[in-house]
Amino acid sequence: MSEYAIEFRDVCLAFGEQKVLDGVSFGVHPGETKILMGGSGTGKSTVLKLVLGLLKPDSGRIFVDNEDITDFSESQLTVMRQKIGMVFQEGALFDSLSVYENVGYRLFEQGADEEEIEETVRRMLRFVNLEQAINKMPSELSGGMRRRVGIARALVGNPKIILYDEPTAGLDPPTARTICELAIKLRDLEGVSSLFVTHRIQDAVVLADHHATIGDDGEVVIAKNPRGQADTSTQFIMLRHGKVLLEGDADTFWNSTDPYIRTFLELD
Ligand SMILES: Nc1ncnc2c1ncn2[C@@H]1O[C@H](COP(=O)(O)OP(=O)(O)OP(=O)(O)O)[C@@H](O)[C@H]1O
Repeated sequence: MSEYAIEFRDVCLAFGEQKVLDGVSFGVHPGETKILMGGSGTGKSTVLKLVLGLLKPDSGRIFVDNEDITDFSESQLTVMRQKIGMVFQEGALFDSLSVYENVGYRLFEQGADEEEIEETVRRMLRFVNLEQAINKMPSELSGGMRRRVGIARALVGNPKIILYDEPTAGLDPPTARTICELAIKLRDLEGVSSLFVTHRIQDAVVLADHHATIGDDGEVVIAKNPRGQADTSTQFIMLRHGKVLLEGDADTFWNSTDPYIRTFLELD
């Protein structure tokens, strides 16, 4: 049993001689967004692949939504993956399919009826503010719009867990911010648990410093937290040399005196 939505217990994984993860333990509480940082090649994507069961650890245990998935068979993993939405760097859309077909992909595969698919696709596209793009092809969309379509697709099936693999990479700051705001909405309004891999410290600031609520007129309000009150449902983890260098809330992260973390924060 695990009290976490995602938990790693003493996970080790090597590729040949290279130890990528060397006794990594951490947990993501239900409703929490854990920002996973670390230099290039420190194993961030590897962590996401382990959560999805695309890789197996050499030792240690991995729990997803209260289940020990470490020794799951392929068919058990297929069922488990339905609880997880995955948002990739480039949106990873199928170029030959329309936005409607991309977002509804899982439902078409499951043989859902057309009316249900359209209703769901429209609802997901409304969430990312792109209902008007439903009949467009990916080539007609900007980079930011493609990412948002990728998020809409990840939301089909109402996953309890969303994994973000550098969803803001290569985007201009305002567009990157809209992606972070979607992650905030999912965290605060839908109670989604997430691992959010990013290199961009700006993403971490936006996620930790803001929260989403529903305003008096039913509209979504994303507001800055009162000064000095970082959002406790945003936590950080920094990987280095196969180990967890730091795990904690935003204050622990910003106030760390570890020289590597300071360079990473580019504060000194
Ligand atoms: N299938 C594999 N076979 C061999 N080595 C691998 C494999 N997958 C990853 N690696 C190695 O493991 C290390 C960690 O890779 P990973 O992609 O998890 O890093 P990352 O932190 O996501 O990096 P980046 O920030 O550059 O995306 C790298 O040195 C990579 O070359």
